[in-house]
Amino acid sequence: MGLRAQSLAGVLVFALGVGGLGFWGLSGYLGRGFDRIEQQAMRKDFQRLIATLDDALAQKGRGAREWSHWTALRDYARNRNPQFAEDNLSPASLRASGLSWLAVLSPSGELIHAVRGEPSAGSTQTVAEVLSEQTPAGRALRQPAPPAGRCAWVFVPSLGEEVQALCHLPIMDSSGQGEPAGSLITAERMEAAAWRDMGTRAALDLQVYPLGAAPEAWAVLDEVAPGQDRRPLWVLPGEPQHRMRTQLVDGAGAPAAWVELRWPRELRLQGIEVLRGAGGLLAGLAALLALGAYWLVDLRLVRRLRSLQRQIARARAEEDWTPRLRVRGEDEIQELAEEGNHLLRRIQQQVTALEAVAQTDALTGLANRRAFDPRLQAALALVARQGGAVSVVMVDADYFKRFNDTHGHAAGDAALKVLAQGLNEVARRGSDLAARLGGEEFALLLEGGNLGEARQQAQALQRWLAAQACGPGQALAQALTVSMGVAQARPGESPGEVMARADAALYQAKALGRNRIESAP
Ligand SMILES: Nc1nc2c(ncn2[C@@H]2O[C@H](COP(=O)(O)OP(=O)(O)OP(=O)(O)O)[C@@H](O)[C@H]2O)c(=O)[nH]1
Repeated sequence: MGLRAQSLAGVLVFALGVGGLGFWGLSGYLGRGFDRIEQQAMRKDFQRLIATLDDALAQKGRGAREWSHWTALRDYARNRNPQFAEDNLSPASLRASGLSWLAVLSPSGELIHAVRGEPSAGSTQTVAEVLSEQTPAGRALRQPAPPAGRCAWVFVPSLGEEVQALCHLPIMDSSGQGEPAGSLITAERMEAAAWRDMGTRAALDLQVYPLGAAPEAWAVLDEVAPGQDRRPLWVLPGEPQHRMRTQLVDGAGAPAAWVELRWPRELRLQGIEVLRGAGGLLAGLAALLALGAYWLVDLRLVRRLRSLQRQIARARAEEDWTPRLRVRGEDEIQELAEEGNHLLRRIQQQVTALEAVAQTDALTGLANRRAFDPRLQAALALVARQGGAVSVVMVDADYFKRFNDTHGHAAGDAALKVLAQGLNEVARRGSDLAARLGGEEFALLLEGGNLGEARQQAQALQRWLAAQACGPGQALAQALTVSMGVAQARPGESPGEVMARADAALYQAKALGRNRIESAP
């Protein structure tokens, strides 16, 4: 994968990571915050609800107290006058007042009178069974009634969502004075609709359930405290609403029914909406940052490295090792370019040295055939373009095998070096080139030299070698002569053709006795 793709992938991963982690962290943090706020609000709502229920029940109690027949009822409790019961405690009068049933008890708890306002809808229990000591309600009703004549409420579970609310009042006269003559128990069916109505008044979604399955799976959140009455509050967290329950208790404080509040999680939903918006903003910002980071990496790193890579590739393709790598800026990449330039310089030096070695004869230090051939070709091309003369002198040591055999191979090498020296002596012009073509065969390239001049050069070499006979290398020079063939290039002639004619002339010199110069026609 290229650097650009890698940096793009890197910033994308970075952006996604930052965005994702940020969103995850933020949603977790805010989620817990929303939960806390919701719980506080729920607790307040529940307190309000319980207070509303208590008010509603208190109002019913007051309604019962305001009944106009209390004095007559007290007489009935004492004298048990059947006419009173017939007139005021009949099923019809109960139905008119909306009660389910009614019972009159003596001060000792004996059932004096019981009447139902309607068939026992929602309950199969008789009044006597409800009031027996075996039931929680019966036991609760045996507790002393509140002295101020307030209703002592007892809730009796019934079927479905129905709860019977039993109001326990002492039978006093209308002034509320004196000893109670017994107890009046009224039972009112409080249906789901009635409870919901109370909930609506409290602006809450409310249900009341008879005691039944306890909410074991629910968590106890806290307590709600309407007035002095603290009651545990159970919560079943959920979406899209929390459900909370607490118990309605009877006059003895025993559980009578569940009251459940459904609390829509609007705050949290709104919070999540806000969070989504913030998440989108975060994602946008992360994407912008990522793009910015990518642009910066691309500008500062990728483009400059790619430029450097292109420059190096061009140098390699063109085999041009001139140090010229350049990048903008002054940093590690620029230092890398400088190091590259050092390397290129070194390569150039090595190449130059290698080329020199490759074109030089190791023994004599003269140019070798690899250097001679291109020079001859270039000289001929120049002549073809501009005119002028080019000549070649082929030089070959005479009887060199015998020389070697006589004086030894080392002496032969020394003789070849002397011959090379002689060639250098006569090839004085800058455009002249003396070369060893191989073995004991040498050549002289004379750019701008015609045949006559070439012969003069050859004669000069002959003289120089002969002069060596008078010098310290006398013995060697006496033993070494050369034969030479001279040729001037004809117009349009190839290097091979010129060399072949010079070689033919040399062959002729050999054939005519050696130590002589022959010119090609
Ligand atoms: N010492 C030495 N001898 C070399 C070198 N290169 C070639 N020779 C010898 O040069 C000799 C050339 O022998 P030939 O080709 O028979 O020619 P020649 O003996 O000079 O006879 P002509 O050319 O006909 O006069 C061989 O014995 C090679 O071994 C070298 O670098 N050093």
